[in-house]
Amino acid sequence: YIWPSPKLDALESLRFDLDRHSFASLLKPCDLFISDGSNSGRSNAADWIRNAYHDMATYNNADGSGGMDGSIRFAEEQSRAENAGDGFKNTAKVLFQEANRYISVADAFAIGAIMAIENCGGPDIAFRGGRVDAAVANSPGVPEPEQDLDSHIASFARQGFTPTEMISLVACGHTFGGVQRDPFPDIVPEVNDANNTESVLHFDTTNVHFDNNVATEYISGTTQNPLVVGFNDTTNSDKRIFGSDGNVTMRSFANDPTLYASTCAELFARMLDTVPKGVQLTEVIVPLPVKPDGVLFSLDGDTLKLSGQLRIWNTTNGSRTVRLLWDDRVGGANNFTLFSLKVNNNAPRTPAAWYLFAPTPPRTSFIPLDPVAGMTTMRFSVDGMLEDQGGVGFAVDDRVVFSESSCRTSASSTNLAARYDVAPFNSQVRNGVNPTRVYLEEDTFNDVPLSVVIETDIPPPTQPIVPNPAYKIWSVEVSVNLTNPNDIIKYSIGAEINGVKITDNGKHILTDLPLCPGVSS
Ligand code: HEM
Repeated sequence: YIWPSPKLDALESLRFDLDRHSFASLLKPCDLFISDGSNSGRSNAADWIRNAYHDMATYNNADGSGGMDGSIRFAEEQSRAENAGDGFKNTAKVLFQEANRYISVADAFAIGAIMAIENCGGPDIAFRGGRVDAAVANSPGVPEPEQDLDSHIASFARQGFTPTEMISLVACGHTFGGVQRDPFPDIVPEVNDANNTESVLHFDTTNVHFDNNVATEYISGTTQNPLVVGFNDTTNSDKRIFGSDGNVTMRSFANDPTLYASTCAELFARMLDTVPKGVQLTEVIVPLPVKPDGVLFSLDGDTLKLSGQLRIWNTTNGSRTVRLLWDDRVGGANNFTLFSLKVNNNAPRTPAAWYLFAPTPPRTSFIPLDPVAGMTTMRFSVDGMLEDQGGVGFAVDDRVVFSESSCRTSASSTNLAARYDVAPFNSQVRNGVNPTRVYLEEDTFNDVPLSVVIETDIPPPTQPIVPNPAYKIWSVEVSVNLTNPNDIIKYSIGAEINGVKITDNGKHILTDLPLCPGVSS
């Protein structure tokens, strides 16, 4: 795809920039559970994979209802016997924080499952974005271990999978985790093990690692899988499912780890792409080779500051000469050599080198621009090679920017108050149309919960402050009573120009603003 595309940019980053998103650290090491324990017998990785399957398993291919739509986040679904255990609540707590206007909860659930599989020994899984979050719970439909084989075949058929695919998908999921005593006391006895405090009987001996041991141990007769050799045969659903084709599929997996991995990669992708009728998923998202990130303008009096970073994918070489070349509004061609910031190893997957929009050495963390000239399009030169997305360049928008004259009007840390100054451009100086609306945007969740953007209009000032010929300043006062002291209040800048909404996608954090003159701390 062509940058910028805020939704694809955000999905691509969450999917690939492992070192930038704290949730990925919850998989390092793979036996980590929540954030601090590795002696519970449980793992975040297993929870996130089961979470995705249970979100999808409500799908009904007769009418296209259910599927991956984040509905497993609702207490109504979590309280059903088919969703026993606290794994879904645990998963939502972590992955919810990655959701926003561009990333649905369901997309975050899908990415969480992919991260878990890929980072814990599994194959690459194709990811498409664009899942849409349900506003209400789906009908029940997740298979349960005490159901008979015919019910399971019917259940997987409703979800869109053949009997052979059923065997495969269960074998692919049950390479991770196991069955816990607490929600399944009829399947699991107390294990009395200090390294397994939640009494989990695991599906295979490598329960935090993707591999075909679930099949080799089953075929060799050494399996301890509690759904195969459980003392209560009624709940031995894996035994009935794995054996339902005379062990043909399980034997092929035991004999061929590559076949197992490629089958799982295909079925996991299909599972995650099972979405309600009418939902249009994006193309498979692959990493952009050269990608600007966090590109933001702000106005500081007479200077238009540009901040941001550039990511060069699939390299451990952080010492290339990277220059930003840009076109401005007055016909100028400009360039600036970027500062080599770091190489992220993104372990265990593809590394990337990052360059900061700053001088070397970084005396500032921005590139100063003339506000009248501004910037329209970026290109990059990497060791002399032009990177311009096949000629179109990387378009930027400097028409409405944050002004650094913004400040806090109260020093209180609970009764927050600030004046946000926003600078729309002056169309008399720069050819173009004036914004008809300027507003602050707050990304949040409503009571459902669904992601919403709350807009706070900024009224046009009667006498706008004019810091330079190119921009005027509009101001708005906001005040927030913090009920949770850990909440971070932040806004982006939005505007409507010619009927089209634009956003700076900035995160202008209220408590980061300086105190206004005359306000004492
Ligand atoms: C007939 C179909 C299935 C049945 C009856 C079944 C049943 C179960 C049960 C009873 C547990 C124990 C849950 C717990 O104690 O927290 C479990 C765990 C798990 N299931 Fe399944 N499952 C089925 C299919 C699948 C599929 C298709 C996947 C994924 C593709 C999957 C992934 C998992 C994972 C990763 C766990 C481990 C969770 C953890 O350790 O926290 N299951 N399953």
